[in-house]
Amino acid sequence: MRSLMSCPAPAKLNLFLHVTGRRPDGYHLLQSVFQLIDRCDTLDFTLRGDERIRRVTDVPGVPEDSDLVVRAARLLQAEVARRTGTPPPGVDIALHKVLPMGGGLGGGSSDAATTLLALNRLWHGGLSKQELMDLGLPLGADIPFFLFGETAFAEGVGEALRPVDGPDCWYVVIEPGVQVPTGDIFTSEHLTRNTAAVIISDFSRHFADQNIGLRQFGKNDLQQVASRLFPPVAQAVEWLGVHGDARMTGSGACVFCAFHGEEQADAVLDAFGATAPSTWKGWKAKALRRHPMEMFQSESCEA
Ligand SMILES: C[C@](O)(CO)[C@H](O)COP(=O)(O)OP(=O)(O)OC[C@H]1O[C@@H](n2ccc(N)nc2=O)[C@H](O)[C@@H]1O
Ligand SMILES: Nc1ncnc2c1ncn2[C@@H]1O[C@H](COP(=O)(O)OP(=O)(O)OP(=O)(O)O)[C@@H](O)[C@H]1O
Repeated sequence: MRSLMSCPAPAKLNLFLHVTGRRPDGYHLLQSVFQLIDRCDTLDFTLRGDERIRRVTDVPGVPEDSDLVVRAARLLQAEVARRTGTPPPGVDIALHKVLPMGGGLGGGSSDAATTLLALNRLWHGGLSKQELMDLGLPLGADIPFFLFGETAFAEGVGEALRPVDGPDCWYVVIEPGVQVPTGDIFTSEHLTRNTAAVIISDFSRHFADQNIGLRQFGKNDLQQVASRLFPPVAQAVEWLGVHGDARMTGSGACVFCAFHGEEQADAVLDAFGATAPSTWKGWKAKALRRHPMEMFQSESCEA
């Protein structure tokens, strides 16, 4: 009855992020391109003999019952029970965090998406990708993207997704030692909410233009507000901006810059080790075209 499955939960970068409006319920209408990268949390799932869902690792600052992983598992368990008439077995979930919280890398949402994918399989739940996306959206705006599983042009609150090609490159990412609460950025009086809408081919044409290299498309409308509230974000953009076109991801705090090769990223990290503040972390990651769980059924989860 017991079964161990080990699964990755990758981070995302928002290559640009435009706020184009606001819904009556206060949520913001966005346009963004989500890019998966190969830096991941890891989750281990072990079926239990009873029906309890437990997180068996300590995650500082996140009580077990409010963890998106536990909430996603309980939602799916109830849905599978509703469909089959029998609740599936409980599960112990060991969550190994690598991705910083409040970093704009979507770590919590990615953990929840990986949980939905893994348990849908372990429980033979039979939910389609779209059904999992609908189940996950109320838990976190980025969950549908991680289930979608490939570079995406996103609209709505991030749930209207279309595949798009992103640049094939390496990224250097800086964690500037602060956590940014997403809600604080969206509620700021200084946030502009009227960026003109772009179309998907504007983005595609930008990266097809050989003269542009890795210069970024558009802007991140949340960056100015986050920089104002959390000065280390602005300092990290300035530090990394010496090496390329640096920008914040999501609602912050992390800042990234694209490079053609791994060697260039390594050279920037050497400079980082020598001159960046000791409270910051810096690392490299490769752009992923597809989610590592896409091959999930056969390869990237060891059942
Ligand atoms: C900005 C992004 O990082 C882009 O990837 C995400 O959309 C944020 O996703 P997230 O951290 O999962 O955010 P959620 O937990 O869904 O929302 C946190 C809070 O941010 C605000 N929020 C979030 C997303 C959105 N499109 N409009 C909003 O106004 C809401 O006040 C919400 O209560
Ligand atoms: N499994 C989890 N991992 C991380 N954070 C979680 C988790 N479950 C709940 N949370 C809560 O969600 C908050 C946001 O965490 P997350 O790592 O998703 O931030 P983020 O990278 O800024 O996300 P986004 O890019 O979507 O804004 C955390 O501060 C924490 O309170």
